[in-house]
Amino acid sequence: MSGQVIGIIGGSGLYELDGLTDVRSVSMTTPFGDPSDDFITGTLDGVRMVFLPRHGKGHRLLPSEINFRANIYGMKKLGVTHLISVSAVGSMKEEIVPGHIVIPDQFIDRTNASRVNTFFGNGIVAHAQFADPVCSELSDSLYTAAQAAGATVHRGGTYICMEGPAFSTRAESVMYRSFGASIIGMTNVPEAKLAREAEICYGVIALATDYDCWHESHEDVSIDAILEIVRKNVTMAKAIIKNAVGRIGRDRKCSCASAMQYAVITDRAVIPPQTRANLDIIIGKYL
Ligand SMILES: CSC[C@H]1O[C@H](OP(=O)(O)O)[C@H](O)[C@@H]1O
Ligand SMILES: Nc1ncnc2[nH]cnc12
Repeated sequence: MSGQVIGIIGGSGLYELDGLTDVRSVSMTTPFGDPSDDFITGTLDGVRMVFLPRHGKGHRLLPSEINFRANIYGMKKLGVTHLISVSAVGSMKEEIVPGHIVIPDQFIDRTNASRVNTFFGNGIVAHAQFADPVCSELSDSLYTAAQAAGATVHRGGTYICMEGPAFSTRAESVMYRSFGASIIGMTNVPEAKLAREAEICYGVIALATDYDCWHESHEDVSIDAILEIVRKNVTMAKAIIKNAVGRIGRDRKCSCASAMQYAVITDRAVIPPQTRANLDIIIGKYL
C-alpha cells in the first residue's frame, strides 16, 4: 500500500465510484460543521481512496449550501494528500466542445461572501499563496490520464466560479469571455482555496457540458442538456480517475505539502485555544 491517499469530490452526475475494494462509509462531524455526505473510503488498484459527492447523494445541496470547509477538513482527517475535483462546466470557448475535458490551471472568483473559503479567522490570521491555484504535478497526471482514456482534453484554462444557482445572463456570459475565461462553474474556487490551506494537492477534471448562453448557434444552457452530456461521459470520467490513480506519484515534489509554512502571521501566544484545537488537523505542525 502506497503513502498517498487520493480524494475524489464528485460533482453533478458523479455520486459514486466504481471498482473500490474494502469499501467503508465514514460519517463525520467536524469543528466546521457537517460535510455534504458520508465519506466512502476504499482501495483502487492498491491505492487508498476517499470519495465524497459534493452536492450529497441525490444532489440535495445548492453550490452556496455546500459546507466546503467540512468537506476539505474531512478529506484531511482521512489522510488525503491529493484531491481531484470532478465538475460539470460550461464552455466559454468555441474550441472547447461539449463532451471535451479541460484540466484548468487558473480561476477567477465571482462567488460572494456567503461562501466561507478559509479555515482561518476567530483569532488567527493566515494568507496562503494562490498565484498557481492547482497542483501542476497532479494536473499533469490528470491530463495524461484523460488522454489515455481517449478523451479530447485541453491542458490549462481559466475556470470562472460564479455564485449561482441561476445560470449567467447573456451579458455576464459575454463579459466572462472578455475576461479570457475558458470554462464556468459554481463550485471549484472555495474547494481549491481550502485544499491549499490544508496543504492538499488539488486538481480538476472538468467536463464541458454546454456553451452557457453566449454562443449564437447553440441552445442556452439547461439542466436537461447538461445531464445528457454528463450521462454520456460518466464512464469516461471514471476511466480517467482509474488511469490517474496509477500516475500520481507517491512522493510529492510540488510545494503543496508545505504551502502554509510561512503563511500564519498571528503571534502564536495569542491564538485562542479552541481555534488552535480546531486547526490541529489542518496546520497544527506550524502552531
Ligand atoms: C447541474 S448544473 C450546475 C451545477 O453543476 C456544476 O456542479 P459541479 O461543479 O459540482 O459539477 C456547477 O458548478 C453547478 O453547481
Ligand atoms: N453554463 C454553466 N454555468 C455554470 N455552471 C455550469 N455547470 C455546467 N454548465 C454550467
